[in-house]
Amino acid sequence: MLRIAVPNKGVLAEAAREILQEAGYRQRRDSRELVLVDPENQVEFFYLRPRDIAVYVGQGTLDVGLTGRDLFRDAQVDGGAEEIMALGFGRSVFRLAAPVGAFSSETELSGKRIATSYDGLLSAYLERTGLDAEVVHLDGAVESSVKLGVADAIADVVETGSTLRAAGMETFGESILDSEAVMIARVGARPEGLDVLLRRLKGVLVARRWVMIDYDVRRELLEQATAVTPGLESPTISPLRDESMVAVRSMVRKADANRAMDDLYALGARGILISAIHAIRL
Ligand SMILES: Nc1ncnc2c1ncn2[C@@H]1O[C@H](COP(=O)(O)OP(=O)(O)OP(=O)(O)O)[C@@H](O)[C@H]1O
Ligand SMILES: O=P(O)(O)OC[C@H]1O[C@H](OP(=O)(O)OP(=O)(O)O)[C@H](O)[C@@H]1O
Ligand SMILES: [Mg+2]
Repeated sequence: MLRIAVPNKGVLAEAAREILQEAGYRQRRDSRELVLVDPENQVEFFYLRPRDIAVYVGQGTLDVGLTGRDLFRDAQVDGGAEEIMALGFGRSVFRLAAPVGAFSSETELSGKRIATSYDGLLSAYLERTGLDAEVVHLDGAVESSVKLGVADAIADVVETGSTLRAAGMETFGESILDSEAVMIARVGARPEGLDVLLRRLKGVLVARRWVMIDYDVRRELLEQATAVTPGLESPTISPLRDESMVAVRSMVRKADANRAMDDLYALGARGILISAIHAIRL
């Protein structure tokens, strides 16, 4: 049975639950449940703190885990676990920040104190850049640390930037790490059931990003029309009773769907229909 670590709380927990449910797995009903067995799919879910998931997978206690790339790298279990799939949600950027106007470049940080909950990430960055600054570990709410005098700058996760703005702070210097939710696994390990899990997750990701488009178009415009909707592999062309026309069915990126509809309409296509894809295996 494949043993999968998933976030028990925090911003990743609900999105993790959704993607696994869409992929056809059972998920717990009660947030106090710590383990859930899904016998039909031969998997077992362990609900753990997202920060700890890299440790369990890195030590080989659990086969795979869903966590944030930043939390995974911060745990520094690089030899034990590796990222095997990016999941496209829980996006954030790990950045330096300080009160507005205090710093304009990371080079000014020498000899300064930087507060963070991600010591591993920050230390690796300081080492990489050769900056000689002191790391101050805090558990959270690091935005308050400068005002309260325990640090000169912070390094934290930024999503919308509203927490920083509210604290009168701004980012400076280059971004340290672009993060999103990822699947991690023990280095080189391919336990039974992992391929199916990854194929299902990939199916959900594609189904979220793509929609199906159907339309009718005059035969002589088919080349131009299918250039607008080339699909993932090759569009389906079906004959219509009116032999001068054909029906086309193809996948398009959700983000491009309305532009494709406009272009097809301008070309003379009609009956242009978009429908959602619920699941897909490529
Ligand atoms: N707006 C956000 N705030 C915090 N984390 C975010 C945000 N958007 C995405 N994330 C990601 O979520 C993960 C952090 O999750 P979470 O906040 O549950 O952990 P934590 O901060 O260590 O725990 P806690 O907040 O309970 O102390 C990271 O991978 C982070 O990049
Ligand atoms: O850019 P924003 O959209 O404002 O989001 C970023 C904020 O969210 C996180 O805090 P979290 O809620 O996890 O609390 P914590 O700092 O106590 O972990 C993070 O530490 C920032 O404070
Ligand atoms: Mg947090």
